[in-house]
Amino acid sequence: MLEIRNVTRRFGENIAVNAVSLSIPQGQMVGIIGRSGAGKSTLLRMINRLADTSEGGIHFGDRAVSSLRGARLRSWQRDCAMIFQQFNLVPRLDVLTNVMLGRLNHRSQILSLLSIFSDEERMMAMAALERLGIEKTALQPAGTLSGGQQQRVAIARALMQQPRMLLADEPIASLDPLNAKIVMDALKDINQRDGITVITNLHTLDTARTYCERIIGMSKGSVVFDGPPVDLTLDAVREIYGGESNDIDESMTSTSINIPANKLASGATPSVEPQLVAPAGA
Ligand SMILES: Nc1ncnc2c1ncn2[C@@H]1O[C@H](COP(=O)(O)OP(=O)(O)OP(=O)(O)O)[C@@H](O)[C@H]1O
Repeated sequence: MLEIRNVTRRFGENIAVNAVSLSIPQGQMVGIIGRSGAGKSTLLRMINRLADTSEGGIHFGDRAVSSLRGARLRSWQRDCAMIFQQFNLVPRLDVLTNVMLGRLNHRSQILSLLSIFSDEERMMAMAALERLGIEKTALQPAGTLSGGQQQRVAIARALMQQPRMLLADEPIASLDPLNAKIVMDALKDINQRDGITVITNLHTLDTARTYCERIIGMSKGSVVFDGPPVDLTLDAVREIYGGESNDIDESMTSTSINIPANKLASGATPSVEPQLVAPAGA
């Protein structure tokens, strides 16, 4: 269980995250939505300690995440993998090496410095690439891959950490709808098959509805919605996105990920375009 207790993060006078408390059980798939600047990235970055809290605490089991230092902090960051909108690969290195870099925190510093990987690590990396359907790219420089392929390499690298939790900061914001679907399907598969908690920031409401069992809506640093997609009513959407007007609708926060059947990999099913659910009587 991840426990975020009354966490605030300030940048000077600006409050990026304001007294947020959340309990996230192991194995949940959580989508965080909200306008640009709502505090979504800052919240994720505090969970894996790329940013520090100003007040409050973050706990995972008996670990006080927000005050870890040294080896214990590195151990936490291994358990808590993160992927980013811009993939953060090393473009001139081949895909296989990029994936094996996910093992760095598992190995001695000297082996890491010399970039010596064992046969077992190579096999593990190939298995991760196969799982993501991109094993044929293993020897290509990562920078030559498409955005969707690069994000899958980043996910394979995260899997090499054997994490308990996967944080994804707008993982599909730079991708076309087909690649967005492939990446979201991969995150869902990792969540369901491996029991890894996935917490992902998303700009697209329909993606959050389709893939996440729990949606957290943030506005101006605070959590203003926390519940299952079915509870995300028109009023809740307006509160999250700040709509006093009546012209907020799902299309404003949507890049449709309906994919023609002939473009889907075998076995995949097109996602259903979800409808905004208005509360009874609204
Ligand atoms: N390193 C920083 N220094 C100063 N201010 C920051 C820093 N990081 C974030 N902020 C500010 O904190 C607030 C929240 O930013 P954050 O990036 O967390 O929002 P977000 O919801 O993830 O937005 P987006 O969807 O555009 O990424 C913003 O006002 C932002 O300008």
